[in-house]
Amino acid sequence: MQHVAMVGYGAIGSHLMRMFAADARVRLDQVIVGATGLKKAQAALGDGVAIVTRLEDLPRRPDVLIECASHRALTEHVVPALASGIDSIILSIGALANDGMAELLAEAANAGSSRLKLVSGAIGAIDALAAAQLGGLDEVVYVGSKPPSSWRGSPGESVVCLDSLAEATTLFKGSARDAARLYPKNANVAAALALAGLGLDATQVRLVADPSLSHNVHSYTAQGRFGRMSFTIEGMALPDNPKTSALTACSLARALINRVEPMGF
Ligand SMILES: NC(=O)C1=CN([C@@H]2O[C@H](COP(=O)(O)OP(=O)(O)OC[C@H]3O[C@@H](n4cnc5c(N)ncnc54)[C@H](OP(=O)(O)O)[C@@H]3O)[C@@H](O)[C@H]2O)C=CC1
Ligand SMILES: O=C([O-])CC(=O)C(=O)O
Repeated sequence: MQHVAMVGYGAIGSHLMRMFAADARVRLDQVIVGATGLKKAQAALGDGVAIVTRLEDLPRRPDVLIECASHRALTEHVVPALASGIDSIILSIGALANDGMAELLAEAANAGSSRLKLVSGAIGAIDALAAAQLGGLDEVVYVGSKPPSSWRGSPGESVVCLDSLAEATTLFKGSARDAARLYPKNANVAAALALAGLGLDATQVRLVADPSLSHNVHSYTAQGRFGRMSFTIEGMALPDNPKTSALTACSLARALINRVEPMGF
């Protein structure tokens, strides 16, 4: 049994709460939310879960902190958690494209002798890509395609009219670094692939709005001295957030289970 503090109670957070409601391995018993989300979380979660807005207000020291909130949550909550010795697992990986963020996280982990884990989220085969990076990797090309509704609130809205899109249209083409900065809620996968493989500047990214899709499709190819690989996933979106694939929550759940199981993937 491990006690987990969770940052963010949105589409992924509420999904994880349901997943672990009756699981003896993981107790999600503390949640950090933004001030505006306090009432909603209190009404949904009841008395069994401590809900606070600051890390220092958590009533007990968690065994691990998980983040399913936003890029800014890393500076607000994950950096101080790591610095105080709490292992952390994050999903908002695109934040590492911001200047100095990776260094800040690493310094905090070193200062607290804690570990930061980046999980694969909505994508897969990151283990193969990270291994290929050691075996000679020359090119990584990622394409993230989602239905038009998944791009609402993003800069894609000024590229096309999402409501009347008739065919698949590229919203962004460029580096993983620029994708992660411009599309913080849609390009965490691009950043994860980049950090596992060729880096944020050399990883090529295309983001596409496609009215023919009902899933979020993530696809990439990689090649180099190690050989050649390709991976595609059609991920079902979470009902509360069309931008977010359900596998993302499962990836965080798997990372938590792996901390307590004697063996596993
Ligand atoms: N690595 C990957 O493959 C993927 C990563 N993600 C990322 O995971 C994160 C969560 O996704 P999802 O659940 O769908 O998003 P939602 O928008 O549904 O939920 C996020 C919740 O976190 C809250 N929140 C945001 N910032 C903070 C903060 N600083 N402190 C406390 N709470 C905060 C939000 O509150 P409020 O609305 O009040 O700000 C909201 O309730 C996002 O950053 C998303 O981009 C998502 C999919 C894939
Ligand atoms: O959940 C997804 O499909 C991917 C996503 O939003 C991201 O990469 O940020």
